[in-house]
Amino acid sequence: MALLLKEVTKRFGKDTAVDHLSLEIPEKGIFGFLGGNGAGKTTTFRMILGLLDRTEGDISWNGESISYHKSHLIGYLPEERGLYPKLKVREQIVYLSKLRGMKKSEALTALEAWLKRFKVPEYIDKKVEELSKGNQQKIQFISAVIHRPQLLILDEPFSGLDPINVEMLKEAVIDLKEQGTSIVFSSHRMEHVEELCESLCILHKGKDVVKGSLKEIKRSYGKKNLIIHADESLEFLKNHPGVVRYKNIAEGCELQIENEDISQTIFHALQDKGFIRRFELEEPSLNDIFIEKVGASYE
Ligand SMILES: Nc1ncnc2c1ncn2[C@@H]1O[C@H](COP(=O)(O)OP(=O)(O)OP(=O)(O)O)[C@@H](O)[C@H]1O
Repeated sequence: MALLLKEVTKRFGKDTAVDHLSLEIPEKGIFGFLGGNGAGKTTTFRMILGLLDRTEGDISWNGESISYHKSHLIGYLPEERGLYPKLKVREQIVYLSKLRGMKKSEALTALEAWLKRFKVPEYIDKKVEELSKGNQQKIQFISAVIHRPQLLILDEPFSGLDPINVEMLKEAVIDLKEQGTSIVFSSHRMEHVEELCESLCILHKGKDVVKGSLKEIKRSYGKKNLIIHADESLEFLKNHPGVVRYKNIAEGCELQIENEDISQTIFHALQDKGFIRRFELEEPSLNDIFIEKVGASYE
């Protein structure tokens, strides 16, 4: 296991921000860290990086303790972006790269390649304060990955980006994973985690309420979603045994059912009900799971 957290706890006075959190974050994959506001995500990241002392517990990376200051193996995109507004992108990235052990020429080559990839090569000689927030974020992302870290921690990497830039950044994250980087990222957006992560943890009030592989989490949840498109009203299904939630949608309804077998009894109940155009059983969404475990939606 690459990154291991054992019973990690952080207290601020009497308040517990992270409560006996244990995680195994596999090597060379993308791990999603979900939780509502104040759940303890950033505090956990800061402890992993050694920027904040933990009250209890152990954190190790490939069996050794890690420290942000001595490690050039880690890349970090903080939630509060921290670029120097008056510096030009070139000066800024070269300075940060040198701190992580890169030569100037090496840093410039990598910077030019990243700017080209993000379709903003002309930003190299712009001051950070001259860039829009979304574009500053691209620069901040470059500063987190330029030295090709083994472990990359991204705190809300997609917030504030337009859909095109979200896609661009997602592709970059996937490429880095394929090149062997271990990536941990936090997000309030379930669909991003569903799309990118093999495994995840949902944090609530500092405790893990769900953790494991995405597939396993969905499978073991038990409940399924059933989408039905029909020409007639399906409202009678609201009272069908095993239907947990009923929602009208444009062409029919979307149901949450207790388990897969209920779909069979519904199928029979529909047989004399006119033309059914769609009958599809789906895995629950992460949002469904989150709502049940935490009691509120992110969105
Ligand atoms: N330096 C600090 N002093 C006191 N309390 C703190 C400090 N840093 C964080 N906290 C508290 O710890 C808890 C967890 O905060 P944290 O920033 O880790 O949450 P988060 O999951 O990252 O939230 P968000 O999604 O809103 O960024 C919160 O109750 C917060 O108020």
